Amino acid sequence: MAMKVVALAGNPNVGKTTIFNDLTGMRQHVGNWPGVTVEKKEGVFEYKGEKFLVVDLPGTYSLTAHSIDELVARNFLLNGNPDVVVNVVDATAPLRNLLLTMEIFEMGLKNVIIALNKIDLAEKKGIRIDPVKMSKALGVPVVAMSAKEGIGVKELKEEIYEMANGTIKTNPVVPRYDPEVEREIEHIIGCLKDTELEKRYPLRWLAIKLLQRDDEVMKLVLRHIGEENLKEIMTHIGEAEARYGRAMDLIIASQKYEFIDRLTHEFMSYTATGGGGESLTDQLDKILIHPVYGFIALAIVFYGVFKFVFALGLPLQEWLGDLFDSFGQWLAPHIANETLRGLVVDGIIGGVGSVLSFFPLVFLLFFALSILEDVGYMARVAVLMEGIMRKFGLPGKAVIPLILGLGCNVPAVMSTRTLEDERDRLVAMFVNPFIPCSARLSVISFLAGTFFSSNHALVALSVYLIAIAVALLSAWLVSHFVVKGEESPFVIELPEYLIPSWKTVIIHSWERSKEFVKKAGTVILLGAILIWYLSNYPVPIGSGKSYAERLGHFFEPYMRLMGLDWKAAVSLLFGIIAKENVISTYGVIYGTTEAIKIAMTALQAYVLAVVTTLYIPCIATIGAIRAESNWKWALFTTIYMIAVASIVGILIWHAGIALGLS
Ligand SMILES: Nc1nc2c(ncn2[C@@H]2O[C@H](COP(=O)(O)OP(=O)(O)OP(=O)(O)O)[C@@H](O)[C@H]2O)c(=O)[nH]1
Ligand SMILES: [Mg+2]
Repeated sequence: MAMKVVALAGNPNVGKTTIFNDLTGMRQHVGNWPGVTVEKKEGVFEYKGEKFLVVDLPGTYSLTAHSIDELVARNFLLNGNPDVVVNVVDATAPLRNLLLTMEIFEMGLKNVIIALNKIDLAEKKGIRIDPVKMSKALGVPVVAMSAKEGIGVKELKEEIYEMANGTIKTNPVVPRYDPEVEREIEHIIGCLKDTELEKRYPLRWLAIKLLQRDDEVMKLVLRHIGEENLKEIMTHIGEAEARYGRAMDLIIASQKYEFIDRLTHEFMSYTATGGGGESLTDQLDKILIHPVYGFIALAIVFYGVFKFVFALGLPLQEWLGDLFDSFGQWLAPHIANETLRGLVVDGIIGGVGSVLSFFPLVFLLFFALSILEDVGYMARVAVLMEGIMRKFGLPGKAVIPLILGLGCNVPAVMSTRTLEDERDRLVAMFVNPFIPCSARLSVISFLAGTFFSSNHALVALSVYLIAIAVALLSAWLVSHFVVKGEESPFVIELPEYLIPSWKTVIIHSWERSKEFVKKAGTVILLGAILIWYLSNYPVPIGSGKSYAERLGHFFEPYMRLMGLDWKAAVSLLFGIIAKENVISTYGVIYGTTEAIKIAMTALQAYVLAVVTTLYIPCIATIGAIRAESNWKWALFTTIYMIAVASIVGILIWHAGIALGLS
């Protein structure tokens, strides 16, 4: 028997993924800022012997065609034929949430259950909602939940089960507008009647979307009724707008809001505890999004993050590195075949080991970022950065993908989907690979730790600052000269501050840093073997005739411009596969990575750190950019980065020499 399909829809940050996890027992990523889920995710649960497929849709405020995640959600609701739609409503902000509910009702969906979530928080804020009255007012079942504590999950399953089996009758309320608007809707419905459209879509919904000049719906209608008729409809709308003196879109939005406002009076009230007195969130925000103190706090927070990651991570990293070295030394005598011994000990254990030893650093970075996210701080960072980011042609929200890029650029590039504007997306995607990911953290911290023992955190921080400066400058260049366009409006919602759930934070950091280990087992393993091969054939490295050396020497004249040698050329070449390879390549060339000390000066190491950071996105990131945009954009990003890295590398080298640093 086919599984029944349950769609989870709702505003961003209302707890959809938490409910998804509660239902399916899965561990999808939950985060305390809007836009965490950008693709739909699927999972299965069983109740009373029946199986249900749950689809976690991206959070959206409405179902317009403004951004990809809204379209993903809308298309699924329209064409995915879900058996049940669970509309998650945040009990702390029912007015805003019900806007989406009304759109869902207007789409003609009948099998809707409202999951009224975060009732624990609502109570604290003094908002009281009567689920029974709410259900009566809306015409669909309402389940009160506190998903984080698992409250209401069983009830929700029961309702889903009943609804999927057709034992619940619903009668969703739909907003009514002013007579003039209603006449307009009637007129359009008249024009669309007796077409193929009538069989497939609710005409009232199409009419409202046409009134709002929704691009996708206009295209859809055009295909069915032809240009002539659509034009007639649009002119009619234009006349109505002229009479009103306002755009239909705004009229509909405000009337819908009034309708909801009246509706909520039937089931919502405020208790004495709420209203009066400032909440902790408001008090904290006075400082954290303050135009001056906010930035001081930001600097302190991120300095703290780095300090924490390095102070705790470096000793662990050293220890793990030693462990791999000892393992290699212990293993060597047990392998008789010389070639095999070289491959296993130097190639695999040396290469993969030196990368894996960075796992503690990566995990700790993700751990710190997860905490900031769950506390609700990331959304504040977006607000703070709005002004600055705008100067560089990006919306404040684009700072979130940039911060995610500190972990890994691949999910970061994907998270640009939360930006409504296509142009913003392209720019945000383009600058993302400049942000040093955890792979580059391993290279930067290795070089900083090896060559600048006393002030390694500061040196590492300076590489990050250079990278960020280059990213912002590039954003400015691209948004002014390559993808010009209008500014998009700033919308972000500030969630309440929350004490993070440690379980979530740890699971989440593990899920993310797991990718790093996986990469070590796949791409980097292959990379290490390739490197080992190129360095040992046709003759071992050192003779000047190995493939690696030949490649390196070919690029050497170019590397000399920035004070680097052929070894750096080989490392950087292998680093394209994965940036961690830059260090492991040295490991293969010298047997141990520590030997790098005698081969380089501190200035050269610094140049190498910067160039590694800037020179090219790794293969996985190039792939992500291509998938999210197109080949041309991925290629442009790559070429641009190579050029910038060369320029910056040359500048630093010559500046260093001029300062007498070499
Ligand atoms: N107090 C409280 N917090 C909750 C509850 N349910 C979820 N949260 C928190 O709300 C935040 C957002 O939860 P998510 O499940 O990621 O929300 P989402 O709707 O999937 O968000 P997007 O994917 O961004 O659209 C997290 O910090 C959760 O821990 C609840 O019932 N009570
Ligand atoms: Mg989610």
